[in-house]
Amino acid sequence: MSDAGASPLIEAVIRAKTYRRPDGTGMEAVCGITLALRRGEFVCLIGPSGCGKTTTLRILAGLDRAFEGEVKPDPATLSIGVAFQEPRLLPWRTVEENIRLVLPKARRAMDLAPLIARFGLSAHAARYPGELSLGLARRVSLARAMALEPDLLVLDEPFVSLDAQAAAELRRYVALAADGGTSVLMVTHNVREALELADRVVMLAPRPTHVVEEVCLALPRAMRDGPWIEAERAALAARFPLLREG
Ligand SMILES: Nc1ncnc2c1ncn2[C@@H]1O[C@H](COP(=O)(O)OP(=O)(O)OP(=O)(O)O)[C@@H](O)[C@H]1O
Repeated sequence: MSDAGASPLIEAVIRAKTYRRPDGTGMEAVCGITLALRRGEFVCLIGPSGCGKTTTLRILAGLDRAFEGEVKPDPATLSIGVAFQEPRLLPWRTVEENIRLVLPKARRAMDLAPLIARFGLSAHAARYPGELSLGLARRVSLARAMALEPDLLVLDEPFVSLDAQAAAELRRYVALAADGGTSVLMVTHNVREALELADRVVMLAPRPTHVVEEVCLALPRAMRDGPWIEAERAALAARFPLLREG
């Protein structure tokens, strides 16, 4: 659960982020985001397609430093696990080897069986990425990020392109990671999945993006059912017409 009142794990002020187009002109992606994550908090960034969600996430994770503003503390001083849409597994390494490779040297020889079992991967540990479905590969990518015992887990559209069953399964594992106390920052354009998982959703405007509103979801994750999610979604859609298709 979130640790209200405590100092944030990480906070970012992004005054501006401008990409350079091939013709040399600037394209402003972000024009004013202030975002703080508390320890143990699950925050979802929701916004329309192309608004600047991934850009914001990459800045918070310390993967992009070319912006106006600051992130405190420096992301390099935190342990941050990242799982991208594309699982980015080494095809010539087994599932277990892919997970082991990200560990710092001192922990490289640790027994990974408990982690692999926790993420339902025991039967797949010796398989190669090419033998896995996209849902399983994303789960390996999530387990790999969690192997770092991160302060912050960063997820970019983890459920996109999965069928409903695979997406629901992966959502359970993301909830499992969050229930263990890891802070999570997840980007999505899917309002329902944000409402199923997050303690707080941050609504973003179309590009160049800024924060439109933050919505706290007090009901514990385990108590959220279909009707509750649908009622919250309808209420949000009424206030944010751009999200209606989500
Ligand atoms: N490296 C880059 N160079 C130039 N433009 C970029 C770059 N990365 C992103 N953009 C542009 O910046 C804008 C914001 O991109 P970003 O990926 O952050 O949006 P998003 O909200 O995550 O998009 P989506 O909903 O499609 O995942 C988009 O118009 C995108 O085309």
